[in-house]
Amino acid sequence: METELFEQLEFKENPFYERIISELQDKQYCVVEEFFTREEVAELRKSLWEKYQEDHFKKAAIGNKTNEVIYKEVRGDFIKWLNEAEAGKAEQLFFDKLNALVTYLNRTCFLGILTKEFHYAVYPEGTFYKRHLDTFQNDGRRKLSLVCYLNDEDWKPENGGELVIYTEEKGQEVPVKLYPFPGRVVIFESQVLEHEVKPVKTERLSITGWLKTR
Ligand SMILES: O=C(O)CCC(=O)C(=O)O
Ligand SMILES: [Fe+2]
Repeated sequence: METELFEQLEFKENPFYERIISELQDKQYCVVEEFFTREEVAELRKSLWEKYQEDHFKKAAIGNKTNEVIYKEVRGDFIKWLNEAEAGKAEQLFFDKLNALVTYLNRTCFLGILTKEFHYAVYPEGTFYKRHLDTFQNDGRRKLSLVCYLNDEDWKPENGGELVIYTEEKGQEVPVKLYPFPGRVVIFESQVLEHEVKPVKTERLSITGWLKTR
């Protein structure tokens, strides 16, 4: 009891996280510019390329882990799952920022996020990910999807690969187009919003993952 009160007194409202929470509540998605700094993106990109060159990536599949199918006509990316326990410097920095957000979400929104899963993703030229809902992976525990873009600093909209989120307003579908600018993080409700990755014209790099309840 005493500890709980102490924790409440210690709690400081954080405007950065509060904006994320209120946007998620209002429209089920939120775009955070510069969630990662240029330097952090550069570290993560370097680590991604090292692993990619060492051939650690595999063709992304559809379905849950025991029932994986690879459909090239649905998604064309290559992925590598991140293991927090074996994280290098770059991945540790990624998890530190992410865990701070999760702690805040759990304290303020009672979301009950207990687990997470994240992977690096490389979309080679010409690939895409057709419209889908992230819970089609047979995992109803996925609450929030997060996509963190690791593209080069000179990444341009002509490079394609925009994320389109299909929102709804007054019963009408409203597609929202979001470019994968480096450092940008897009967060959305996994069970609600369908989305797709448009065809990529220049290799597209990201970390994608899910915050999950039990
Ligand atoms: O990379 C993105 O923008 C979205 C990726 C995605 O939808 C997924 O991996 O489920
Ligand atoms: Fe998705």
